[in-house]
Amino acid sequence: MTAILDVRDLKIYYKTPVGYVKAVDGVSFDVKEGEVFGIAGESGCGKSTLVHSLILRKPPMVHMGGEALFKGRDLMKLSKEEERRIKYTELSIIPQYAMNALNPTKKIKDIVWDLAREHGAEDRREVEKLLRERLRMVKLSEKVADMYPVELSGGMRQRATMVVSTLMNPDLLIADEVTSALDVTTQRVVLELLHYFMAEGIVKSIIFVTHDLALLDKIADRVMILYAGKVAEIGPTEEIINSPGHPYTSLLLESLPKIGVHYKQTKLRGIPGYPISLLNPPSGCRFYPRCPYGMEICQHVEPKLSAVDDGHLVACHLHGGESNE
Ligand SMILES: Nc1ncnc2c1ncn2[C@@H]1O[C@H](COP(=O)(O)OP(=O)(O)OP(=O)(O)O)[C@@H](O)[C@H]1O
Repeated sequence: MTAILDVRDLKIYYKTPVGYVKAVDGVSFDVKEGEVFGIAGESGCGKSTLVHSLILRKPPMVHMGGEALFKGRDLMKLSKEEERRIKYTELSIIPQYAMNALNPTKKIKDIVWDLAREHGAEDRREVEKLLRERLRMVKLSEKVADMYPVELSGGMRQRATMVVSTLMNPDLLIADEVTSALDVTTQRVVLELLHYFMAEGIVKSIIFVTHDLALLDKIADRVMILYAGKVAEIGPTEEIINSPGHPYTSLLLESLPKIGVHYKQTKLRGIPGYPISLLNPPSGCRFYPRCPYGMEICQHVEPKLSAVDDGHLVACHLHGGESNE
């Protein structure tokens, strides 16, 4: 499968009065055409920074190095005009707070027309026809087109936002924590819709960002686990879930609630300790202070991503001990 996005050694920092926060610090991965690529990790590991940097970098976010080739073009080198042009049409994002993402002062059809016109559409009737078609596709009434976002329930607004984000058939759709504020039933609907957008060829590939590994089991073909701005592990979802290679992934999986377990009697295990500060990260493995298997080498030498199986890469000295230095 060809890669639609090829990210190499990407570094995205935040400039603050006390120094740079190294939120994304040398991250490499690719997203293939036709796949759902999951990105997971605890709050603060850099998931949102990573995906937002692909679409729109604004201060205090700074690109410090590396590239992100999207269909051959480096997203880090696009002009503001090129950035504006590819957004929605080639690369689109459903933001974290999708329910509140739509302009409350405009009807859905006006929001969509503004966007379409900005991208060169001339025939308002055609755009509205497509909008009504897509609303029906996601099981919303066509009348939603004539409504203001505030007139819609949370779940309806979520779906309307998904329609707006995908109206121009972007090749790559980024879904950033789109399910985190939703109840289980609405979560399922959102996942079904994303599958549907792929099956109908409306989008070619999806990056699905979540802190919930259990959700990735339902949607992602491959998963990347981030820890403190670095890749801990990448591989096929089934392998990551069933035979994780990185101690952090194992602990993340253990911290998930399991069906049939009574949590008043059995304590749900969280990951001990806290993520390190990204202002002054230590040399060596960033997970070392919380790792139950920490060794001498982990304190000083940063582990390099190395293959433990076909397409399954882990950055941990327990697997090989190769280093970046
Ligand atoms: N504007 C900012 N200025 C400085 N630091 C920031 C800024 N935004 C985020 N950060 C820091 O960058 C790091 C990565 O944050 P980011 O929001 O990307 O993580 P995340 O994994 O998406 O977390 P969440 O799931 O809570 O959104 C964190 O340490 C965060 O405190």
